[in-house]
Amino acid sequence: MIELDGLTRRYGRTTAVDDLTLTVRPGHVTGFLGPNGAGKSTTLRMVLGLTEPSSGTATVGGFRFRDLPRGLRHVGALLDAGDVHGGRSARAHLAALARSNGIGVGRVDEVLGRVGLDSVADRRIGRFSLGMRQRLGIAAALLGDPPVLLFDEPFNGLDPEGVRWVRKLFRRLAAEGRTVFVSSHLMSEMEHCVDRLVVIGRGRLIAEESLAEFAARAGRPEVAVRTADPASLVTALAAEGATVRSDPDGTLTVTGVTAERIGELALGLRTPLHELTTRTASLEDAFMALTAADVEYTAGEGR
Ligand SMILES: Nc1ncnc2c1ncn2[C@@H]1O[C@H](COP(=O)(O)OP(=O)(O)OP(=O)(O)O)[C@@H](O)[C@H]1O
Repeated sequence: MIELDGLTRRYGRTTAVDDLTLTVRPGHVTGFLGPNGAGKSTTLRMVLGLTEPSSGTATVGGFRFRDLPRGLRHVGALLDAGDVHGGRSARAHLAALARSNGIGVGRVDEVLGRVGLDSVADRRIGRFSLGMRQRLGIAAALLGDPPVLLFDEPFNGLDPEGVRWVRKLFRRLAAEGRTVFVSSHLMSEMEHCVDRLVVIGRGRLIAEESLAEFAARAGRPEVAVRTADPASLVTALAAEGATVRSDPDGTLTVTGVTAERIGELALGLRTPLHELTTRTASLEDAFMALTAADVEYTAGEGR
């Protein structure tokens, strides 16, 4: 479990993280979302004791990270996959980390296998692709078999197969009862693997809820209908209390009744339907709407 209490970090006149209070629970993959510059990395760095809070606290299992001896056994993290010694092999890199954290070197081959790098274990990291470096960073995070895992933008540079593999791994780690906290600025990366969300903007908490609760923000579904006799259908829909918008191409956009009910009404009128499509706003749309006021730079404003 990760607990933030009034966590704040200022850089001069910028408040990067502003009074964050929240709990990240075990057994879930929690997405940590916010636009660029929202304060995600600064928050994760404070959890790991790499950046000092201006005020407030960040604890893991009730302790500040720096008070935990052999930190890798308590928290595993991938912050910057490029931050490794390119001259070493993957195996040597992990073995050095294991030794300095009092972890048996036998774990090295286990985690190399878990992330699929066993066949390149003795190759120099300098020759790894970005995707291989991400996998190596994940292996390092898993080395101490920790109950809490932090990943900062773990999908960066991964191909679609890699993205799918990472999502599955995160779900498995959560199913093992671990706390998995994953930052991203893209909702599309998160919606297939998280079950909880923490959303921040300009350092402040905007939402902390389940994915289902977040999805409810996407608003009521709309049904697009095209029919041979729109006028009669509009009258029937109005009588049902539906809201109908008529587009110039003749499509009706209906809210307040289901597609099934619209089909029944059309059958009652004996009018053929040419289209009947339910549309829900995407989670990406809901995320953009939620964070619109907190985006640092907006394209197309001519500034
Ligand atoms: N060391 C620093 N010195 C000065 N300002 C900083 C420092 N680190 C972060 N900031 C500022 O704090 C704010 C939050 O940055 P942070 O990197 O935590 O955001 P982020 O949500 O991780 O963004 P991104 O998605 O772009 O990585 C930004 O305005 C950034 O410029």
